[in-house]
Amino acid sequence: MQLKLENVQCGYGNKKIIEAISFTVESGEFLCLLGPNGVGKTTLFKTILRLLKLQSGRILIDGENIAKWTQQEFAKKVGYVPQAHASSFAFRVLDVVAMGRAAHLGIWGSPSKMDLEIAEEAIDTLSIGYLKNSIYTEISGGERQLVLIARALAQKPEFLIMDEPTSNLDYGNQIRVMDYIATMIKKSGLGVIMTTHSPNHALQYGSKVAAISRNGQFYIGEPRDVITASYLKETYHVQIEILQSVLQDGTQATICVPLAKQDFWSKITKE
Ligand SMILES: Nc1ncnc2c1ncn2[C@@H]1O[C@H](COP(=O)(O)OP(=O)(O)OP(=O)(O)O)[C@@H](O)[C@H]1O
Repeated sequence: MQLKLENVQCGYGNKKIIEAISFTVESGEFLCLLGPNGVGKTTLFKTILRLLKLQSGRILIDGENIAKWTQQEFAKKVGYVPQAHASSFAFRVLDVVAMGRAAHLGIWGSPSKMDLEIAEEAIDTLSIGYLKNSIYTEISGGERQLVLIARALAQKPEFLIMDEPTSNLDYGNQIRVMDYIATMIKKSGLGVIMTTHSPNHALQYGSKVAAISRNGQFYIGEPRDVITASYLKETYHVQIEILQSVLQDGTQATICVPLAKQDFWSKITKE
């Protein structure tokens, strides 16, 4: 599958947030989208998902303009993991995950035994079986994030759009989720666009990186070409060093390390 954005402009009413973005993502690619807070990443996602009206431009899936697609047609192809949110609906976790099957049911259809099995499989994949019968409103923010990822996996989409899926996860779960997504991309040709505030995630897992800067400029390319010390300094106003390292298994890794003031605490103690 190919998702193509052509000169997409989006925003709220007449308020323009993103101007004239164009890029293409194919099955089997992992596009990481970086950008400072408030630059418009979620707005772009909501526009691709048709929750917001496109101000101008076109969005195509396999060459077809999706403007006229039904929500069900779209949901069969594209899954969405929103930023973890507190829902006011006290559903059981298994039911929330089974909602991912909605696009595959008829209008009045309720989940079949097979749909529930697929939901349970997604729950097991993320090792959250212990939450199956918990109430969604009574679990932690990180647990909710894992449930939303399981819901998107149960949807079995060809393409996945993920809005900061690891932001509430503990260190181990961040790595497990990123590894799992990367494996799905390699094994089943899933295509993924993910926003992240971690340049290291983008460097380590992204096959492409797109970055929106504060002045609205848009860059896309190989992770190491886009995530440079100057981009990070310009965007986040902090000093960051980019290191090349050879890992224990012999693979090359590029990592970002913030230049924290090493003597920060000693200075404070002395003052
Ligand atoms: N419903 C809305 N109506 C008007 N403006 C909005 C609305 N929602 C968000 N905005 C504005 O749109 C801009 C982009 O917001 P958006 O949530 O897309 O940013 P983001 O890049 O995803 O940020 P973050 O990294 O903090 O999640 C912000 O200036 C925000 O104030």
